[in-house]
Amino acid sequence: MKNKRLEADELEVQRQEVLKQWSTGAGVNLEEAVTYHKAMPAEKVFAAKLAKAKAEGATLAQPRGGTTLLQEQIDLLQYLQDEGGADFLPTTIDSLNRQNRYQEAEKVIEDSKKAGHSLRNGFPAVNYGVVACRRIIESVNLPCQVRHGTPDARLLAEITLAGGFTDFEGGGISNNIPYAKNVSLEETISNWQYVDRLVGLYEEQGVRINREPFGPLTGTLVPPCISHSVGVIEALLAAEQGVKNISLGYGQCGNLIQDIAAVRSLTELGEEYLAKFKYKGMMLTSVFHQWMGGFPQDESQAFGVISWGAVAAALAKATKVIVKTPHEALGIPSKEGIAAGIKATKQIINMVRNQALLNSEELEREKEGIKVETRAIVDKILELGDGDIAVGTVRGFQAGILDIPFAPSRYNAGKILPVRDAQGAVRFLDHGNLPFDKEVIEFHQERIAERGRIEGRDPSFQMVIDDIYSIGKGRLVAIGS
Ligand SMILES: CCC[C@H]1O[C@@H](n2cnc3c(N)ncnc32)[C@H](O)[C@@H]1O
Repeated sequence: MKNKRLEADELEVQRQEVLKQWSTGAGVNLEEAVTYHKAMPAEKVFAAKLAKAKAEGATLAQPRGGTTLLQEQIDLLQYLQDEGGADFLPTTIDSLNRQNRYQEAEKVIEDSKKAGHSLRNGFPAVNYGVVACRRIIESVNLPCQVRHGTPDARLLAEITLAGGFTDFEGGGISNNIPYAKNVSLEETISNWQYVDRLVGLYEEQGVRINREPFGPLTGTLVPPCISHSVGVIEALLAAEQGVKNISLGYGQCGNLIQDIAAVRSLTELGEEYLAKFKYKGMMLTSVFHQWMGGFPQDESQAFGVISWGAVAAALAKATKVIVKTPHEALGIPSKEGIAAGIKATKQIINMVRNQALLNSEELEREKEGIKVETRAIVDKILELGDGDIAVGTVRGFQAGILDIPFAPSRYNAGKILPVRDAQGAVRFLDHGNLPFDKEVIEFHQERIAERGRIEGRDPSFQMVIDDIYSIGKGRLVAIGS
């Protein structure tokens, strides 16, 4: 375990083993794939479109979406492009591919074909292979990204990148701790060094592949410094392997000032740490995920939540916003529901476009606070790793220096407890073993105490529970129940 670029022979040994994990691995030929990518029109290259949006200060919209059947996936993406007005397209991967359970995924495909419709959520890309992925790519005119949560994404990356996808989500922490219970960080950091090295190989051949650490993590009340620390670490790990294009992500918390401060501090911190380790030629962008927690069942209220997320993304000038749908609380959304989420979002973006948010003193303080907290975590992790961010990450999680709220992984300390303050900003009710100094801890405690005074109750775990359900019940801060 070390944060060092994989040697060519080391990677090649692994590649031979990975490409044998399923029959479709035989369809991957890197040189041929590079040629395929080089023929890709510029408007379908994710990093190129992100760079243009960043230069223009535009916020582009992307939905999620995946189906079992190939033709349904093509129909879905064409609909989201033509009817939804999406700027980027997804292919959300199914749960079985995410666990490398390709045999079972094969059965789901067969059963879906017999049934005449997709039986499970998400597209089993590994089972379909390179040629089928290229059919998806060639059926649309927009850049396509692989979205998933896969601890061992090596074969998925080989097949989808050779298949023409130009953006790949995930990372050794963000696709482990929120997604798995028993997979070690050593294993997933190593798996994702492979993925990032593969992207590095494409980059060295002149093929731009964008990488997007999964910012929202467990998706509920994740304090900005926690998601930022993971994003910065995964960006450093990726850059070491030759990745050049990275989108750093953040999941909306709901208080506008905090969310804008979070987006702006995220890329600033990314630039800061990449420069500290002297990585050159990096193209960093930001991704804002509309609220990832519980949604109201009522579709009109759901549009309120979606629109509020669109406002925050646009005012923060996030390069990309991942949109939700009015069916979020109900189940797998229809293509019409996904398109509706995109259209509501783009309406807001177009209305907010030229409205600059007054740079309030509160916004600056919030941004500085997030930077102080994130630096405290990342610098402590580097210290624990004697300068090696990979080693430091493993030790940091063991010591609870980095700790993700509500994560299933047994490698996560699970000591921190987030709760909203009176304005709905997410604070630490319990900061666990996070390496914060007194002023930081007191700041959070005071903001939470203020809410306690207003609500006439002591800050407690009950507040946390109330906040987890509050947006679904139509509020941001649950008034003492
Ligand atoms: C980590 C991402 C979880 C979110 O991913 C969205 N999601 C899942 N499956 C689909 C789908 N088939 N179409 C559109 N969105 C989808 C839901 O919002 C969910 O909360």
